[in-house]
Amino acid sequence: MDRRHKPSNILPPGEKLPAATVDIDEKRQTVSATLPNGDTVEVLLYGATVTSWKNGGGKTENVWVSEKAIWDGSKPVRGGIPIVFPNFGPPIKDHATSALPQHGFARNVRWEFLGSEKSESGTSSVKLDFGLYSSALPAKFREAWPLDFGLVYSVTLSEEGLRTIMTVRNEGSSAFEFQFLLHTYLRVNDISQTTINGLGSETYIDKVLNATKHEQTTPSLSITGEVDRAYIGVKQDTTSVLEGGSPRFDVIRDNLSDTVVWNPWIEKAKGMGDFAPQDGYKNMLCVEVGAIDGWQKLEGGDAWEGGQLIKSLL
Ligand SMILES: O=P(O)(O)OC[C@H]1O[C@@H](O)[C@H](O)[C@@H](O)[C@@H]1O
Repeated sequence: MDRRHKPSNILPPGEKLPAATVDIDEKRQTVSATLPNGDTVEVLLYGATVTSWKNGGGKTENVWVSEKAIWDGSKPVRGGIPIVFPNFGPPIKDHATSALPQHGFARNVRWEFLGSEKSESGTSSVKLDFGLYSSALPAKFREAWPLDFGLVYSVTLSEEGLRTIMTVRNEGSSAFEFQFLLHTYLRVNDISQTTINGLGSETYIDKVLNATKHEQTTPSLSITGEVDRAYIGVKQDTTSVLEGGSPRFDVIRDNLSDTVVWNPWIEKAKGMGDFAPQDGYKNMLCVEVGAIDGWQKLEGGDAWEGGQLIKSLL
């Protein structure tokens, strides 16, 4: 049989697509997956933090992780994709989350690996599921937020990209409120050549300018200094990151309406003990999809889902 013209997803009878592999590293406390084409993802159980995602057959790293990131769970990982839940930013007064730390507790606790699912038809993909339940929370967080919840976080690696989806379930009988965000540190070659499309004409809260409200007047955003903006109710689902004018990433929101753009730049980077190298701000850009405008209200017994698909365009 002449196989030269065979579409990649149609196999002769009896022939199976090579499967993805999943490895659990007890020592490093990580779960990693590798596709037959060599693309990989690694998730640290602490925080269910994606700490590496490589495409191009495993050659192109897409997330930035600080050389001084703390991996033992005593501090959230500086880099990768930390999960922000159930509050974004510093806790506010007079709210059920007011005794929680900045960005909540999900990035500070060990998650359980629930298992994996591999697709062996069509193009190959692998889904890793992680769970966090109120009953397993350390006492300090359980006391600060004594609500019954279950979180399932699915990290799916495919040839299309990396999909990270959260399901929040209210296991109690009365409603609770939460915010959620994926604090993705994208790796870029040179921040001075990096631009962001998809946020033109959108309204943002500028934390660098005393949390004042502004509208982005240009279609494209360049990063030339510290940036810490929360774009609220973004119309377009895709935020694109370009390098030297060429597409580098598409970040596609799923049931999330907000996006934070963050780069600490020189002084703020120096002020973070776990940020290294000091000029690492030149190689990272946080594009953080989330639901952070006000609160998501979830009735007892109900579930909510939201997340992102990131495509690496190299
Ligand atoms: O140092 P942390 O807690 O990881 O937060 C990093 C940044 O996270 C961003 O999401 C916030 O908008 C910034 O204000 C904050 O500085």
